[in-house]
Amino acid sequence: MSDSISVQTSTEDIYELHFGYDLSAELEEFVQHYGSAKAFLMVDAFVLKHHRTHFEKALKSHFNELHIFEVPRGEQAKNIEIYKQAVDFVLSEGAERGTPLIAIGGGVTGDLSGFVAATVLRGLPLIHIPTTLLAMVDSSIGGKTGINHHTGKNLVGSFYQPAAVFADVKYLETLPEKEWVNGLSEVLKYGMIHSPEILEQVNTLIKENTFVDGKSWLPLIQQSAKIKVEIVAEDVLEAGKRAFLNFGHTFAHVIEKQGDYKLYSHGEAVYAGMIAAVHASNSLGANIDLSNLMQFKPLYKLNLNEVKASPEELVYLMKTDKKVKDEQIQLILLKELSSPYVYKVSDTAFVQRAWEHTLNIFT
Ligand SMILES: O=C(O)C(=O)C[C@@H](O)[C@H](O)[C@H](O)COP(=O)(O)O
Repeated sequence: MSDSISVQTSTEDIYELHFGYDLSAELEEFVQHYGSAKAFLMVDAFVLKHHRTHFEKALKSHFNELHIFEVPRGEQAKNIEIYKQAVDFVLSEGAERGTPLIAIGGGVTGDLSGFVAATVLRGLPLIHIPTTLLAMVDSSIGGKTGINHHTGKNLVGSFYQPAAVFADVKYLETLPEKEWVNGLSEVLKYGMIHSPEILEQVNTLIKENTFVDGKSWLPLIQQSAKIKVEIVAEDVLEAGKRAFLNFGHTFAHVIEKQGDYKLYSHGEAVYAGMIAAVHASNSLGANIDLSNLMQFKPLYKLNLNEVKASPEELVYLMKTDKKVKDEQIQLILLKELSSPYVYKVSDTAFVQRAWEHTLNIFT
């Protein structure tokens, strides 16, 4: 006979997402939770150049010391070497367990900083200040942190929830068009898997103002974030429905890797990946009109020539995906718009055809 002890753990930490234009006052108030000695800031290089005075205004009044680590631009920065540099920086500048780490930037900065916060001293308080559309609607929410490995995207990481998220659309004023389009894919994803009316709303916004006015995107940003929050709250560690957020991503991660994380942005790859996923869904009996996505193609300056692999090889590469189970690829597909499901692939022929179709569209 053996005794047992139950250990109840909870990863469902509660934190607030704040949305608005110029959240300096809210941020200043929130950081009063922490000691005033110091804070670490991991800041995207472009954001540091253009917005330093904006975020320092809110933080300098509370913290005696701000230690800033500049995160190089681009997905390539999400690697073990930059991670090591950031850890060295934070530890050598005297981080304590209560010292907050504030991530200011897009998805790359957030994922990398989140992983540093999760691992240094087994956890520093993490505050996200997403500065891109993608980070506001997706990567700053839900606690996925990590870096890329040469075998595949986001393969080293952890779930680590932030203490708060401040999505301040003032940062969008300097967002380059390519970055808007990068984030748009995740917004379109919510339209495909959850709320088809989003596709129409994006269309209207694009016609009215092509990526200039962050304020007018605020309702759509909040709506998108709300969908993510709803899904993540039910399945924090991706044991079930959270995987729906990976719609298009099993294809996308392969595209990004084939482009060495520099030729194709995450959003471009997700856009192509969603088209492949719709094709695959239709092969299995759905009847989804591809124009739901294709109507946005003129925004994507995407050429997949550099993927340089056959559909068969691309299917093989999908096997490094984190959703692979018993060596079988699991795809997120759609029965119809807003009706996603997980499909375990046994015969890969239809996945190859989805790749063929997608490569043809983008060459
Ligand atoms: O938060 C999630 O869960 C997602 O899958 C959201 C994705 O849009 C996001 O790109 C995520 O980082 C991908 O995660 P991964 O587990 O496929 O690496």
